[in-house]
Amino acid sequence: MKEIIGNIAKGQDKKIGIVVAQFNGVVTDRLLSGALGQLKKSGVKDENIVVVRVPGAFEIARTVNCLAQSGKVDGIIALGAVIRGETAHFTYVCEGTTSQLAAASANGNVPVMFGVLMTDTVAQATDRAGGKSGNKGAECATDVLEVLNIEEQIKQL
Ligand SMILES: Nc1c(NC[C@H](O)[C@H](O)[C@H](O)CO)[nH]c(=O)[nH]c1=O
Ligand SMILES: CC(=O)[C@@H](O)COP(=O)(O)O
Repeated sequence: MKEIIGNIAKGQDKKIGIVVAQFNGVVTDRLLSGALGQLKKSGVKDENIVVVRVPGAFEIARTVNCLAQSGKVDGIIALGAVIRGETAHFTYVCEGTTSQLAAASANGNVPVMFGVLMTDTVAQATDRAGGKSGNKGAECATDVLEVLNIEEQIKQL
C-alpha cells in the first residue's frame, strides 16, 4: 500500500502566482503579506513569485485562468476579501467567485488555492488576515506547496 502526503519542504524550485483583489486592500494586503512570508519561509525564491493585482474578487478567476494558461507558474494562490454590505451583491460576488475558482482549480493546468475571505464583518476578515484566527494567505501558501508535492509524487507512481 502506498500513501502520499504533501511535503512543503520540496517547494524550492516552484514558481507561484498570487492573484490578489485590491478591494478591501487593508485586509488583502495582510493576506498577501502572509502568503509571501510563508512562501519565503518554505524556500520559494523571490524571483519565482509573481503577484497580480485585480480590482475585486469577481475579477480574480479570469486572471487566474490567464496565469494558469501562461505556463509561467506551477501553482496559484487567489486572495481577496468579500465583506457583506446592504444588498444581495455580496451573495453573487461570492457565488460567482467561488464557482469559477473551484472550476479553475479542478479543471485547470495548475492547482489554485482559495484564499478569498467571505465574511459578514470587517472584524471577521481582519481576524483571518493575521489576527486571532490566523492568516488565510499563509495557509494557502503552505497548501499550494503541499498540493504540488502530492502531484509530483503521483507522477512518480
Ligand atoms: N463588495 C466587494 C467587491 N465588489 C466588487 C467586485 O468584486 C467586482 O470588482 C465588481 O463587481 C466589478 O466587476 N469585491 C471584493 O473583492 N470585496 C467586496 O467586499
Ligand atoms: C460584497 C459587496 O459587493 C458589497 O460590499 C457591496 O456593498 P452593498 O451591498 O452595500 O452595495
